[in-house]
Amino acid sequence: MTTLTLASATIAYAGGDPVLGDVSLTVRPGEVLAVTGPSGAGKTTLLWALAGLLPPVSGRATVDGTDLGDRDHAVSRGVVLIPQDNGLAAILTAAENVVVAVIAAGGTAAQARRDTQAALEKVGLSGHGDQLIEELSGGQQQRAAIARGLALRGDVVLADEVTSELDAANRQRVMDLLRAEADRGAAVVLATHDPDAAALCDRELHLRDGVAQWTREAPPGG
Ligand SMILES: Nc1ncnc2c1ncn2[C@@H]1O[C@H](COP(=O)(O)OP(=O)(O)OP(=O)(O)O)[C@@H](O)[C@H]1O
Repeated sequence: MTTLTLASATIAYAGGDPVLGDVSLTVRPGEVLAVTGPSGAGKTTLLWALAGLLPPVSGRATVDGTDLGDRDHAVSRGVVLIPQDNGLAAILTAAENVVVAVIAAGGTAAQARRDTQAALEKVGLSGHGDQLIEELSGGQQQRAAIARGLALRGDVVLADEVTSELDAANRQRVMDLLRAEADRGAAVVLATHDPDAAALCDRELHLRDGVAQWTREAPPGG
């Protein structure tokens, strides 16, 4: 069970103006948080800060109260990122992409094979594990990236626009899978343009013009 926090964080790329200023946010185990906002508002940037890829230029990013540190530290704390561009190796098959990630995270080969099969099945790709990524459709590639993220069993799951190329049935399937991640105790953050996907989340943080605003907050005590 892991809690990620940004406290009065200003987030910028090296040498650039701040993309987001004074963001405060706590992502708790068991919840699915939506990050919304127009294109370029900073959704990916916020997820990168939560992933340890972009340290705040002021304020703090913490994991269970200690500094989040760099990406390696975040990975060691179970912070999984499913990136917007899917980040899959095109020269590997869908299954190989998942297996490699599980083994890199410390899993045995047998465990990696088992977890890969289960994850591909969850996203509806069990018949496509042996296909190269470049042989898959955009939506299938997106689901392969989700399978890889699920197989890592993160304590925090940061999902960047993971439903953008999916039909309605697969979008619902993925939203159910993210909910299941939260139900097993993960803290889940979904960056999305899709109001229907955001509506299925517990809370919504909307980004616009460098400012983060809650449009739906947890009930008091929630
Ligand atoms: N690597 C980078 N270096 C410098 N600036 C960047 C970098 N990546 C993004 N930006 C800038 O940060 C701002 C926010 O971009 P970001 O990708 O976070 O937006 P977004 O809300 O995720 O957009 P979209 O919905 O189009 O994916 C934009 O002005 C963008 O140009």
